[in-house]
Amino acid sequence: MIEMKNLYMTYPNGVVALNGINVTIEQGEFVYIVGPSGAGKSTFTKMLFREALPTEGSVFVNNKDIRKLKWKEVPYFRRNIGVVYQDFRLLPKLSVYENIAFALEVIEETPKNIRNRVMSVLDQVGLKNKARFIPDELSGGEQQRVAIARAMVNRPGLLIADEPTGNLDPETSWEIMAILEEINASGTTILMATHSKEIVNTVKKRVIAMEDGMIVRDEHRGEYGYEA
Ligand SMILES: Nc1ncnc2c1ncn2[C@@H]1O[C@H](COP(=O)(O)OP(=O)(O)OP(=O)(O)O)[C@@H](O)[C@H]1O
Repeated sequence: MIEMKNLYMTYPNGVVALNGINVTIEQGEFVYIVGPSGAGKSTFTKMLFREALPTEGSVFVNNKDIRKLKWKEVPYFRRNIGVVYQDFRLLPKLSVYENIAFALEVIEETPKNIRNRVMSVLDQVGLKNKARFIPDELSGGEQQRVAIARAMVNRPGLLIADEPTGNLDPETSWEIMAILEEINASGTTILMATHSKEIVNTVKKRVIAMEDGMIVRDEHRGEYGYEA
């Protein structure tokens, strides 16, 4: 469960990115965050995995107050949150397998568990046969699937996707959406910041619309509502 109360966030350069956010997101929801460029969507998501701290107000993720997390608690806390980005952010010199295993190895899993978990998430995203490839040898859609597999390998309760289809053609974008829906169907909360009017208006979900750091609309099975 995610809860933001009277949340404000000002960057060191004085830009007010979040300007009084109040919202609750239940476990298992699929939520789109929409809004014009600069509205605060990425900053909103950054609050949830302590990539940035609020200036004022509170953020609770699974009843944990992120402001009260001690430094040494942050890595453990982040294991329950997967993040994928528009630009995939895979390690270019590592194979698909290694990119995903890396996320597990840092938490000292056994070799057998690592192999089982990596192959199982690769199977989930339909890329078992490309485990030995390096990112450059994959299409954009395949790279995004690897990034999703990496984000899911620790079985997080929350997956944050910041414009996951931003670099992909429409057909590939639908494939990524199908994977995200499947992940959501297994109980993972999904928060997806997007500029895709077509996706939001086709795959109907809760829509949180932001403008100038504020939530201006929050609708169940909502519309995109902006000119794309
Ligand atoms: N690291 C930073 N330092 C200073 N200002 C920032 C930083 N990151 C974002 N901002 C500013 O904060 C505001 C909100 O940015 P944010 O990236 O959250 O918006 P967004 O809705 O995700 O935009 P986009 O759709 O373009 O990704 C913008 O005015 C942006 O310029």
